Amino acid sequence: MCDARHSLLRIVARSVGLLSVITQIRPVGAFLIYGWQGGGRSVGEVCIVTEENPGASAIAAHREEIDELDLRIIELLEQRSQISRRIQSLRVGQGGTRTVLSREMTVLEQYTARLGRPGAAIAMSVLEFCRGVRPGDGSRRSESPDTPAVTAT
Ligand SMILES: O=C(O)C(=O)C[C@]1(C(=O)O)C=C[C@@H](O)C=C1
Repeated sequence: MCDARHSLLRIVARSVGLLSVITQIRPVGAFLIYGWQGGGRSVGEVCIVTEENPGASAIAAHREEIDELDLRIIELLEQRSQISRRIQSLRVGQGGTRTVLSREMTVLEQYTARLGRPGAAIAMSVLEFCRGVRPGDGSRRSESPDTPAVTAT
């Protein structure tokens, strides 16, 4: 009887392994319900316990992809901001304005053409992040206080 139980457990273990390979499920456990029927033959039923949401691992993998993309976007924004500030400093150094509305319109159009309405909001945020000042309000994010914030024409 002990032998029969062990061989049944082995079959169950194999079945669970096989099932998980075939169906890509991740068993977190398996119940074995078994008994005996006439002639000493065992009958068994396997109840496989899987993750609550079998798609959870796929979602986690895609989230990793998104995290990597977000990191790249953040790095690009930092890079863009550095270049933008360099341009602004050069312009201010030449007696010009810190911001140039016509150029901002061109940037805005590029985002909108490609991304539609949400593109406009993204462009505005990108510009705000890069210029450090909002046209008209003179506020600044991190520029030195002795540099006047000049609104473009
Ligand atoms: O292209 C410029 O002239 C910039 O100063 C860069 C930039 C930008 O970040 O895109 C920033 C401020 C200006 O108002 C316009 C555009």
